Formats: sequence, structure tokens, C-alpha cells
Amino acid sequence: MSKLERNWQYAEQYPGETEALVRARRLSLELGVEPVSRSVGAHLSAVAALSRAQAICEIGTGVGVSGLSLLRYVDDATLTSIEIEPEHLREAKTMFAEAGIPGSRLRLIEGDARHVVPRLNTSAYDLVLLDANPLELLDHFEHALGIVRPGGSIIVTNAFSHGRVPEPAARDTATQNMRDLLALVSESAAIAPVLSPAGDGVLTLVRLDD
Ligand SMILES: C[S@@+](CC[C@H](N)C(=O)[O-])C[C@H]1O[C@@H](n2cnc3c(N)ncnc32)[C@H](O)[C@@H]1O
Repeated sequence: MSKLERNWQYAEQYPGETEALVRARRLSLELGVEPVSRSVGAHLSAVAALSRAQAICEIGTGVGVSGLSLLRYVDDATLTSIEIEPEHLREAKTMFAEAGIPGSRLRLIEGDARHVVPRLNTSAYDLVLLDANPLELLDHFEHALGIVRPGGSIIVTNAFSHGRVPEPAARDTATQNMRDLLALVSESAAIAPVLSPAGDGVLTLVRLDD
């Protein structure tokens, strides 16, 4: 194992998780839904806390690992979470309830985020997480830009597209979408981007003040 791989592995094993997170992660893996990794979850928790997020939106609820991470240190935040698969949303509801998150802090919406997000309030969210279908990434990003407030952040998971983004021979659509997004935000005067190698890559984008 190279030094970089050892660093990466150490970082993945480092964060402690709550019992609720451990339970949700186990269920997610059992159901074949890829949850955010431990270090990515810790990143989500820390960004939400650092930005004192009150209104959070996530696209791709899955079984709730990312949602529980986003809410971990922000007791007064509310989470709007959108999921297209009824079964995933049902399991996530159970995970949130078992974690003791009151229903008043959750708005769980079943539907296609490409139709749901454009109906949400504009510039209303402190933090938006994109963790859904990579083939729809550019649509989700455009809609996320509409709902995040100036000074707020958008976080994109799987920014290495399972290791393919840095691989020049990889030309599949999901990988190309991610490369297009990385290029777009690195050239934008309206966004401060940071790409972290946590998990399969986390891209954090701060929408600068207008
Ligand atoms: C990688 S999983 C999300 C995992 C979750 N964020 C977690 O860490 O526990 C992606 C999820 O996005 C959902 N999804 C895919 N396309 C979607 C869309 N257009 N709108 C809403 N959800 C979508 C999938 O059904 C799946 O549950």
C-alpha cells in the first residue's frame, strides 16, 4: 500500500459515528444503496456546523446516512431531502425516527429532484448536497445554484466518479459530467471550489456573495 493509500485509509477510519449512523450505514449497504463514506459524512457534519446551517437540502436521501450526518451537530436545522425511490425513503424515515430526529425538522419529498428542486424557494438554503444520479449531475447542479443562498455551499459527492475522473482513458458520461462540472466551477468568478480526496472525492462549492 502506498503512503497516499495509507493516509486515505486512515482518514476513512478516523471519524467516530453515532449508533444511528452505524445502523443506517449497515442497512444502506444491505440494500445496495451506496452511502457517503465515513470521512465524507464527517465532512458534511463539519460544514453544516461551521456554516451554522439552518436550512439544508439534499438530493438523494438514500437510507439517510448523509442526512443524519448533515444534521449531526446542528440541532436547530431543518432538512429537505428528495428521493425518487419510495423504498429508500421509507427506510430513511425509519432511520431518522430511530435517531430521534423530530418530524418537524424533516421535509422528506418523494420524487424526481429535477422536478422538485425548481419548485423550492430560491436562494433559501445554506447548504445543498448532491448525491443522486451522476448522469443527471449537471441538471441537479443548475437547480442547486438556484436554491443556495449567497455565502451558502453546495457539496457534490463522488467527485472522482469512482476513480475515473483522473483517468484520461475514462470517457463515460458520468465521468465526463463530473469533469465538465469541475471545469465550470474552477473558472467561475461566482464560486469558490475545493476538491478533497475524502471518500471518492468531495467537491465543496461556496456561492460567493452577489
Ligand atoms: C448514492 S445514493 C444516496 C445515498 C445517501 N445520500 C446516503 O449517503 O445515505 C443515491 C440516491 O439518489 C436517488 N436518486 C437517483 N436519482 C434521483 C433523482 N432524480 N431524484 C431524487 N433522487 C434520486 C437514488 O434512488 C438513491 O437512493
